[in-house]
Amino acid sequence: MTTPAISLAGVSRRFGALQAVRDVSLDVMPGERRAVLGPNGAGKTTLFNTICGDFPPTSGQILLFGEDISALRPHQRTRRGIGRTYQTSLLFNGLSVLENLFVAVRGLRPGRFSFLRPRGSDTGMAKARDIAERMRLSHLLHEQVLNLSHGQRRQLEIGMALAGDPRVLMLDEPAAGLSPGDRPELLLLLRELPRSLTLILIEHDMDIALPAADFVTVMKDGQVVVEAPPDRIEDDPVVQAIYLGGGH
Ligand SMILES: Nc1ncnc2c1ncn2[C@@H]1O[C@H](COP(=O)(O)OP(=O)(O)OP(=O)(O)O)[C@@H](O)[C@H]1O
Repeated sequence: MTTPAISLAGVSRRFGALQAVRDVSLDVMPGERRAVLGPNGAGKTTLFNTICGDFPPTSGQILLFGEDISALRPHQRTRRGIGRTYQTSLLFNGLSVLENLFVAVRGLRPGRFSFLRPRGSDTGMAKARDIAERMRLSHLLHEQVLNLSHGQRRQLEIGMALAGDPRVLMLDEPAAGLSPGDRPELLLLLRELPRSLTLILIEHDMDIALPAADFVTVMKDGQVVVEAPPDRIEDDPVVQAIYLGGGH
């Protein structure tokens, strides 16, 4: 039997009296694209954070390719192959697209960057260019990040997360705030990610989440309420009650 890329068993997370995630068990197989949907406050980001280590679970177990990572700190999980983006941007506005990716490839902090003189022949630079191409940003290599559109920033953020060669990539609302024109580009980019990568994405926008996903987990009140393939989500009565019943 194939070992899941991510396996959660009875994962819960409390914030004081608030049970933000309760008893979630799920397996995400290697190469799978899993979308996590749910109304505001359902516990999606908290579940993400239990996997990435920002808020370890208060109970339950998290396995990464069979290894128990429940008690590891975020940087230890990153080293073992979990990459993520955040809802808020972590880009360096004063640097170019290529420089941002180079910093991420080298795992550097921005302050140290000025002491490095990246050369065209540098292998880190070659990797940064390659990621830019995969993120459909090759035409903007030397553009400062502050001049990028919101959608282009999102593409770059995904590229930054890929720079550490993650085995599991976790994207937190990649389509949030994107213009309608930027969405097809994001979807294309997600669909072109290699199957060697396992993808877990939180996404409110079903037009992005459903075509990008192999399987969908719907959360409400900290719990998993539906697990189904994307073509069964929109007609699911529980999903309809959540999204059409004013819960979103
Ligand atoms: N650091 C924290 N301290 C206290 N409560 C928190 C914290 N983070 C999240 N919560 C609470 O946990 C619950 C779940 O929040 P979470 O952000 O995980 O939901 P979500 O499904 O990601 O929502 P959204 O779609 O709005 O991002 C909410 O009631 C939220 O207020």
